[in-house]
Amino acid sequence: MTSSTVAAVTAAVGAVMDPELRRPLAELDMLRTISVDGGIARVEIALTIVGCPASDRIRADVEHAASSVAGVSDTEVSLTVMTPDERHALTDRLRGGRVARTMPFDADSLTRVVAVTSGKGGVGKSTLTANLAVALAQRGLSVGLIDADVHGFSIPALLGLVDEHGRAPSPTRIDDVMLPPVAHGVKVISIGMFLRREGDDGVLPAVAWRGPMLHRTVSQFLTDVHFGDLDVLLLDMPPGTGDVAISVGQLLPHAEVLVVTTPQTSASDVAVRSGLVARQTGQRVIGVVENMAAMTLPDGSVMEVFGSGGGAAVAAALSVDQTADVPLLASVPLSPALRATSDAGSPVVLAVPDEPAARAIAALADELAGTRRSLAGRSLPLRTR
Ligand SMILES: Nc1ncnc2c1ncn2[C@@H]1O[C@H](COP(=O)(O)OP(=O)(O)OP(=O)(O)O)[C@@H](O)[C@H]1O
Repeated sequence: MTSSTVAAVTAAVGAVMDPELRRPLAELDMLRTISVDGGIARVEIALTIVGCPASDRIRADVEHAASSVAGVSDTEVSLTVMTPDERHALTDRLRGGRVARTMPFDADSLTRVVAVTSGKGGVGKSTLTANLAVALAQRGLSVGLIDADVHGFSIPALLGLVDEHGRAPSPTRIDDVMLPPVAHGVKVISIGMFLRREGDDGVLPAVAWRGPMLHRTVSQFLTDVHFGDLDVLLLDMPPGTGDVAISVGQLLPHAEVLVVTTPQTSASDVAVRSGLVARQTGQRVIGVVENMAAMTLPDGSVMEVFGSGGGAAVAAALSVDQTADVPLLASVPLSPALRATSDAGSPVVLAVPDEPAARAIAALADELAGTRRSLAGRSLPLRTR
């Protein structure tokens, strides 16, 4: 067979994307010997680790790519594993020259970091964060989501990342690099991916950690998880102003903050406090989202289960003594569809995009995607001659 057929197979196979690393196999140095003999392509691929969970998918994609080359009638794929040195070179390349265990999301990073916080629990912060992440990914942005609500994690289930037993997938590890599972185009990491039940029907162990462990967990999510080049990193914060809020404030002082509240004043008072604490660490409150707002019933009447005005009140309180007002960015109505799709792990912005709650979240995503973060405090890539 001509060398041009081998070259064509090499190009086709090299362009296959690694489903976890989301880069072409050639770029990841995973191609080994490739030959074509009597119309049969023989392709050897070096996987990153033994038992790589993506191996079946890689094999199938490589087979398909090689078989689509003119002159190839059949493909035989053999899978080997990288040597420790090869793997080391790969993880170095993934870090893009960054020293191991350093945080890529510093003040000079091009990734916009947005922490979604609330004063009270149960106001719908995680539900909104999950849907906002998916809506931003739908808009073509590269999106990461850290479930920083370590004690009350819920993001894997909200994004449909759990199996019928409620198990979330474990992130693949390549040496000290963790690859985040991807749901609906969003790269996700959560403590729920590291906990294991005893048996299929067992209960997940509770996370009962104090501050230092919580700090270490959030810090590891930020340093050891390979998110790649992100446009936006969202953090689903635990409610209130506790240990994780303080840790995130220390680790990401340049982060922007979205404050979620309900229209109820008891929720809005405490939401103001969470915004003020974030601001004390240097973070900037970019807006308020009111959730569980008035819903319109089929007969046209409007039901305000949680009253009204909480979102505007929080925005007004957080605007006091500021050079620019903190806006009320969205008001998401109470929505049985949002509740049901969340329980089903199928984000409402995808499942029922015409639902008023989905439209409100989509508008919020448009607003965020269309605005840029403040350059204040960032060193700009300018040089004097
Ligand atoms: N707009 C809405 N309409 C109807 N139900 C909603 C809405 N927003 C959230 N919910 C439901 O409210 C409940 C609480 O939501 P969620 O878990 O997102 O709150 P949370 O603020 O993240 O809570 P916590 O921080 O305590 O984990 C969930 O059952 C969710 O499905």
